[in-house]
Amino acid sequence: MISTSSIARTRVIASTSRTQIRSLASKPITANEKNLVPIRTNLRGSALLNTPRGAGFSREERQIFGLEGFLPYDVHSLEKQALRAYNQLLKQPSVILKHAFLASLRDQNQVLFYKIMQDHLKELLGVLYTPGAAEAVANYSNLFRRPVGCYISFPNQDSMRAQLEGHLSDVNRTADVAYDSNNPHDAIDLVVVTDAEAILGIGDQGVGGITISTSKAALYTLGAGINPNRILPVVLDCGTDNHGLFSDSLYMGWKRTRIRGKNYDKFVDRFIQNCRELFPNAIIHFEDFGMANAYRLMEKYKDIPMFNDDIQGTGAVALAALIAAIKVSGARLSDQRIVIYGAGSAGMGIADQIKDGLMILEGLSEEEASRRFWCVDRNGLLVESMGNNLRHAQLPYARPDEEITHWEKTEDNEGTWLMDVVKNVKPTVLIGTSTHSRAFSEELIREMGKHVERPIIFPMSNPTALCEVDPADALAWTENRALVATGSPFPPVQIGEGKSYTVAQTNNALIYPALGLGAILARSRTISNSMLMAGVNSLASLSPALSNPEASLLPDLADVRNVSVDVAAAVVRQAVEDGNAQDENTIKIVKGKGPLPLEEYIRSRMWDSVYRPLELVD
Ligand SMILES: NC(=O)c1ccc[n+]([C@@H]2O[C@H](COP(=O)([O-])OP(=O)(O)OC[C@H]3O[C@@H](n4cnc5c(N)ncnc54)[C@H](O)[C@@H]3O)[C@@H](O)[C@H]2O)c1
Ligand SMILES: O=C(O)C[C@H](O)C(=O)O
Ligand SMILES: [Mn+2]
Repeated sequence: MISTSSIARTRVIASTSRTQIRSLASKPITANEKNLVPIRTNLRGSALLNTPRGAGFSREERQIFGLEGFLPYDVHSLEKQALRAYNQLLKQPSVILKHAFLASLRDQNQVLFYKIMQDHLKELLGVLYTPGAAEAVANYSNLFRRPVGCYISFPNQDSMRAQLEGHLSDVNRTADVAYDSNNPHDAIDLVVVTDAEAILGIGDQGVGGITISTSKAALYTLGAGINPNRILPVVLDCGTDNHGLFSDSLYMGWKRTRIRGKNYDKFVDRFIQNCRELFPNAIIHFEDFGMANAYRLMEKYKDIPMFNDDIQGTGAVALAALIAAIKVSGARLSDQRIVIYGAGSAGMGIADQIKDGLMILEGLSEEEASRRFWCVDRNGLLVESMGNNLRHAQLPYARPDEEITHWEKTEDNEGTWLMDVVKNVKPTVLIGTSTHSRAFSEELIREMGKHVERPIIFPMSNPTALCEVDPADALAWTENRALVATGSPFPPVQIGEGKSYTVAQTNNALIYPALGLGAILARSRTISNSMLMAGVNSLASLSPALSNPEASLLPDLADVRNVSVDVAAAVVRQAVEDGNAQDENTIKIVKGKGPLPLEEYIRSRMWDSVYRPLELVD
């Protein structure tokens, strides 16, 4: 039985810790202190099971919060709970059921979910994130159990503000809001939003796109320690042009064709303006928008703290891998002839980022830098005579038609196809962002390998089934000379007696969590190109291939949290140097006037999967 005096005691603790909580906003805390800051709650009994820790509630908590009759007797440590949950997970027979299990676990016990993810990160990333997320998105309405995140639907837009406010107060109610926040409008650090028109390489997925937002959100927590309760994953349901979804009677989204044009723009703008007002400190991550909207919106909102992950995050991770690859091959960036297959958001984002690299790192003019690229899309090589058929983002890379008039062509003459481009350009770098499964044939790769000692081959399309070439094949067809990196995870490739090649996962997940964390900590006004480039250089400098040419071009995604400390530090420093940072505390630390070195401060701000003490309040 709980005595009134112990309740009184907890109330006393509550009032002291309120003062502590306030002071934390301006005073950095250590990682351990952070985990001891109590969660304050007025819930009791079964209602508290929504701040769940199951068998992890301590004896004392069970007494204080009236939980004894709701739980089996034994108290289990988080480690023991994690073992049980992991054993249950292993019993799930398919990736999609494993994904569903993880999603339910996240709903039931957030700390436990992050604990088992962190403990088995390498194995489970492929379930929660790419490629597992693709199946979960595509089967969303059939697998649905309960809603997660925020669904903003076009026909309900008149109450959009109230809907978002509802999420804000919901965050506050869970009582696991930031340990350093007293301002209700400071409850959200990050909005991850998709309109689901171009999910991974699987196209328009309507309302199921929420799962890409929730998966990307989870990676922010796992990869950069952003408090999961301070992230709002959103799907903007603008209808869908996926007819398979229309004919599915269980489809849960808005059943009509996609809204486009002015109505779409107004809808998105309403959303962004509401976010800016209700979550003024939040950065906004755009994910898996169709290419035309993705570029337009990126340009339109460039003066707020936002970025497009498919364009900028992907460009950044690809450039980091390329910088590492050319260090191994001993060449310069400006010596590269780069062929990009699939000139969409990711392909053009990569071209733009490498172009920035050529200009900033090697002093090329924009014109000179643009000439290093040959981009091939559905209609073949992008050439100037394609005129209005070229998308705005593709224009700088269109080749002069004269260039190809003397080319030897083996394929049909209607366009200029990848094989002829490879034969005539003799590329040193071949990047795949086409969604065209196994497009890089044996003949193509062998042709490339004839002209370059270390062919750099990045088949980056996701999920796994859409990858342009299996890394094992790319290595076999180049007598193991290729430097390979993929978007989805692949196992190491045997390249001889007792030797294996680790294929770097060149996925934006290696950089976007830290980019976001850096921007949040700096409270950056925008997310600038120079911040991206700082992140790229930092990530490239962590490449295992720099010290061992046979090692992976990029750090293992399973090490993302350590990687994120360095990358976020580089991003923060750049934001301060550019005068873009607004957080006084972070600025002081960067200038060496704070109580902690920047890297330590960043670690101290990362959310960990531990049970924080519970504290009863009225
Ligand atoms: N590794 C990563 O971090 C990462 C990041 C973003 C996107 N991607 C992947 O890149 C792929 C493309 O994504 P996106 O967002 O750029 O999509 P997108 O639709 O904007 O671009 C795809 C482009 O490929 C072209 N294309 C399709 N089929 C083709 C074919 N047979 N031949 C030539 N071109 C063809 C399309 O016309 C389009 O321009 C997806 O598979 C996605 O998963 C990977
Ligand atoms: O989601 C991923 O795995 C990376 C990327 O954003 C994609 O769209 O493929
Ligand atoms: Mn994406």
